[in-house]
Amino acid sequence: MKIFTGAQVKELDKYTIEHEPIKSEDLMERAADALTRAITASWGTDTAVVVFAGPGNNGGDALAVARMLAEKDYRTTAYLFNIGNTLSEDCTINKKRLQDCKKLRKFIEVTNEFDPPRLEKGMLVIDGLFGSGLNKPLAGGFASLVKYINQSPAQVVSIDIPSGLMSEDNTYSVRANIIKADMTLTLQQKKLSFMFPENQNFIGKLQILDIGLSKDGIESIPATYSVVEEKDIKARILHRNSFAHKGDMGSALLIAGSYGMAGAAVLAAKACLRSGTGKVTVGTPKRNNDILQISVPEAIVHHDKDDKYFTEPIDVEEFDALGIGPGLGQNENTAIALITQIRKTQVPIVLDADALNILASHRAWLQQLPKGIIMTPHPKEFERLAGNHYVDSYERLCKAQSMAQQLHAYIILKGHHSALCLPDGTVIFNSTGNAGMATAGSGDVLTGIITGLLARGYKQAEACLTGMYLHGIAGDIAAKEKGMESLTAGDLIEKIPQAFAFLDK
Ligand SMILES: NC(=O)C1=CN([C@@H]2O[C@H](COP(=O)(O)OP(=O)(O)OC[C@H]3O[C@@H](n4cnc5c(N)ncnc54)[C@H](OP(=O)(O)O)[C@@H]3O)[C@@H](O)[C@H]2O)[C@H](O)CC1
Ligand SMILES: [K+]
Repeated sequence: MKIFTGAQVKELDKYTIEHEPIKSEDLMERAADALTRAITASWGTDTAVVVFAGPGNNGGDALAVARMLAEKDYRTTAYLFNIGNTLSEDCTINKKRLQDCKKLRKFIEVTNEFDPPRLEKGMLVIDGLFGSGLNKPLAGGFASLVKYINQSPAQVVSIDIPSGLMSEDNTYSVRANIIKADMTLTLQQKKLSFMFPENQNFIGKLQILDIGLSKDGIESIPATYSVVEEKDIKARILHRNSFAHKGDMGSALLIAGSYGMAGAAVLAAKACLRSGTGKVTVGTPKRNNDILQISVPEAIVHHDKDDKYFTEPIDVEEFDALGIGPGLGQNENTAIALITQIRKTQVPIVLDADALNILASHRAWLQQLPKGIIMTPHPKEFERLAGNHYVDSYERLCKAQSMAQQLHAYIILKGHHSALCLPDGTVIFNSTGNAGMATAGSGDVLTGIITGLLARGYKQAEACLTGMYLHGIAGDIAAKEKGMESLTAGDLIEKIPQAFAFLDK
């Protein structure tokens, strides 16, 4: 599913109006109808409703919803904020329609002084102040109104976007001046800012309402951001030839684990084996040999001459993919071995965990990375790698996007919605997974899966996307059985087969 920017939403609106064709006011009526249906599905007619409408089309939607709710016998009061006499055309049309509505309790147009109504428990506030047209942080009277609504005990439904929240960049938004909605009814598609963890408590429960914007328009307008869907992954799954033997299924090399961190190597190796690859070899220090041999008997162990660390680059001729980093440690000899290993590796590479931390302390090496390299940092690892601290997820994502372009790399910024930044500057968000997966070793499992998929024959973009998605589905299946609280990385590995089976359906 594409995520359009505020400007692109306008373009899509225009496209729909011209090509369907439909009058702009009728499109607003269609949106209001969908909004009203969603509201009436959750709140009964005994609910007193207070609608706050802004001067633009978000306000127009709100006024149309006020009329529809009043017609359905909800006790509805509406406030329209028309401070600068700048109502949009469709907002003006809906103001007139609302004024003609006999069943509305009260309509107040605020042009100067505003005497706020009492907002009590059990009441419902419809927030239609600003939507995708917000162009600067809220201040003055609007900021005070937002604070007033937020501190009230009433429930709040935001139309399209909680007022005060920008569709994309909230770096300069004042967080106290953003509506904290209980429910956001967003039109047609998610907004980019909805993907970031710090915005979740503004959005509340999210519902996406289909308002029938042009399918051709959606198809033809290119989007930088999108959310991956089940059908995209299903179409990418490689199927086994019935005559396959292990030699055809690829051979993966994982370099992982230092002394005391053998678990990272075990988890990555197990996940790699579960991802369909024919053969897995684990490069690990001598002391980890027995642990690996016993816990992952299916894997071949290539032990380093060093007892505790990875110090000797491995010949990669016989391998189809390399995953390196989980539990590696950041010893200086390991750092030298890492960059030598990267330089001599011709097959696709996944860098994770300590491999990324090592690069963060040798940032000049970033320029030596081969094109097409995959990196899977969590936010802190990414910040170390980029050598900067970011104010919010949007700023961090922008940096990851530009780094992916600059290095021709695939960067998976891990998080609630992991974001795959591709070398062409586009970003694809994952849509599976849950908070239970924020647990030690979860990242090692992802590295194992992606390395396995690469060895199995998936191209980089496909391996990253399928890997993120599978990892999330495995987590969702595990959480259903064991609950999020007790989920461990080992549980994820156990559920990879079911995740594949789900995608095979
Ligand atoms: N395709 C769809 O999804 C549809 C969406 N609809 C609804 O339309 C809004 C977007 O409407 P738009 O008119 O573009 O924008 P807004 O209503 O959000 O706001 C524009 C007005 O707000 C003023 N503004 C902007 N920022 C501020 C601020 N910080 N403080 C005060 N005022 C502000 C702006 O004034 P300017 O002079 O600054 O331009 C405008 O007056 C979308 O969210 C949906 O709800 C359609 O109804 C159906 C199709
Ligand atoms: K709003």
